[in-house]
Amino acid sequence: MTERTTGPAVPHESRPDTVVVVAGALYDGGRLLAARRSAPAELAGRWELPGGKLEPGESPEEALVRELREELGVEVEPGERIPGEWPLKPGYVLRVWTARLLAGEPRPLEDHDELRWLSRRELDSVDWLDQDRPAVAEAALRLPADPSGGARG
Ligand SMILES: Nc1nc2c([nH]c(=O)n2[C@H]2C[C@H](O)[C@@H](COP(=O)(O)OP(=O)(O)OP(=O)(O)O)O2)c(=O)[nH]1
Repeated sequence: MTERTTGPAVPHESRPDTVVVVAGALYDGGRLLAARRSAPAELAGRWELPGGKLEPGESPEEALVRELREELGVEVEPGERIPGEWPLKPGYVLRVWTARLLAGEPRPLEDHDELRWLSRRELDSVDWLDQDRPAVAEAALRLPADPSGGARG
């Protein structure tokens, strides 16, 4: 991990040294994939949208495909960016893309110890990281209608 210096409080979009964390809103029918972090200690047990840090030279979509392959063992196709950008901690922002599962069944291979597919009415059943809640709310707005009729209310 690199030690980062903090500068004056300017909007994060304009900070060239901001670390971008790219996460996926992965949908399966009317459900969204949630992942429970296993590390670091201060985040362990809390739920997030899976993803990770953008590496130099990578596009966000490339980073998302790489991260979900490493963390979940799946191949995904990135879709649209969910508008918005959410601060995670000083110098880090979260950006979210929708994603479609192309191959594989997600497994918690790295960084997570449990995965859950949540229908709209189950979204509040896990303890999301506070900083993820607005992103999850946006992702929920894009949940496809559940073909099984499971999403009531
Ligand atoms: N992936 C992800 N990280 C998040 C979310 N919310 C949140 O606060 N974080 C934090 C956790 C980490 O401090 C940082 C992302 O790091 P990471 O550990 O997932 O990324 P990475 O795979 O590239 O990291 P590394 O293990 O290679 O260092 O952002 C989220 O929704 N998704």
